[in-house]
Amino acid sequence: MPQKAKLGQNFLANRNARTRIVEALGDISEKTVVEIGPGKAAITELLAQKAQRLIAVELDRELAAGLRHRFAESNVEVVEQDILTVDLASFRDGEEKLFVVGNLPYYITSDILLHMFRYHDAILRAVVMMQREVADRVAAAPGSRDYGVLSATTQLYAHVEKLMTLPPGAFSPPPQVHSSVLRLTFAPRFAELAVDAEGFIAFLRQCFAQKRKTLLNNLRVAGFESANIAQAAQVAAISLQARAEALSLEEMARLYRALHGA
Ligand SMILES: C[S@@+](CC[C@H](N)C(=O)[O-])C[C@H]1O[C@@H](n2cnc3c(N)ncnc32)[C@H](O)[C@@H]1O
Repeated sequence: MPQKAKLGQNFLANRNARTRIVEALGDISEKTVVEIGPGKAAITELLAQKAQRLIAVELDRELAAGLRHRFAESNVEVVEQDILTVDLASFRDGEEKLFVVGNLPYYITSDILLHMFRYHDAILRAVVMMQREVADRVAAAPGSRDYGVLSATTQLYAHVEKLMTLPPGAFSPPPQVHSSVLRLTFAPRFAELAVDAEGFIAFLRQCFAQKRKTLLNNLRVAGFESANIAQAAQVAAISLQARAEALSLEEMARLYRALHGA
């Protein structure tokens, strides 16, 4: 476990924000909700009142003990574990879809997003708070400065909405950054784009490897032959002088399929 000071413990003190986060999940009265990093129960308290079943995953031993005590004999199950090692699908009752919520520990935000994507089959919606700059990257549209591999990957798995931004003073102790809440509605696009998830995401990483470079350069560095790249770009109707950040997911998928002979 990282040292306590490093667990990203900035507790939400703004009551209105807690309510809005819980409401953004929609009707959870018959749902199983997984809360990531419940801490001192700022959001947990409201969730427990509204959800049918709440699984609260907290890594900090003292905080987990406090939560177990506070929510004894309730609909809340406290799981003392690193969220990145949790088998989210194990919380499902049959084929039900989970709702995920959390004021995330910011030091592992991207890892948590990727962990959720691994369990995309098991999740319907996630409402998560993160550092504003990271939220801006996740939600960025192609062609914008912030668009990168994290935006593209997230948008392959989910529809992203930015709901609100909070100043440092909304937390105790205040972090050094602003925070934003995103809602992710899971709707994977791989079938529609006619690509396989693993191969296509690996391809995106190659295309974005050096953001300042053109697609042609990044693909050459990744080991593709110039002639093959040129031919695929022609088939896919894409300029090789473009940078990856300028291309939509549809265009990226066309290029991927053309390069892989699909
Ligand atoms: C930003 S705080 C949010 C606390 C609370 N939900 C709130 O809004 O006040 C992040 C919480 O995540 C917990 N945490 C940190 N790393 C974790 C991990 N790897 N797995 C689960 N919980 C973690 C911290 O102990 C802390 O309680």
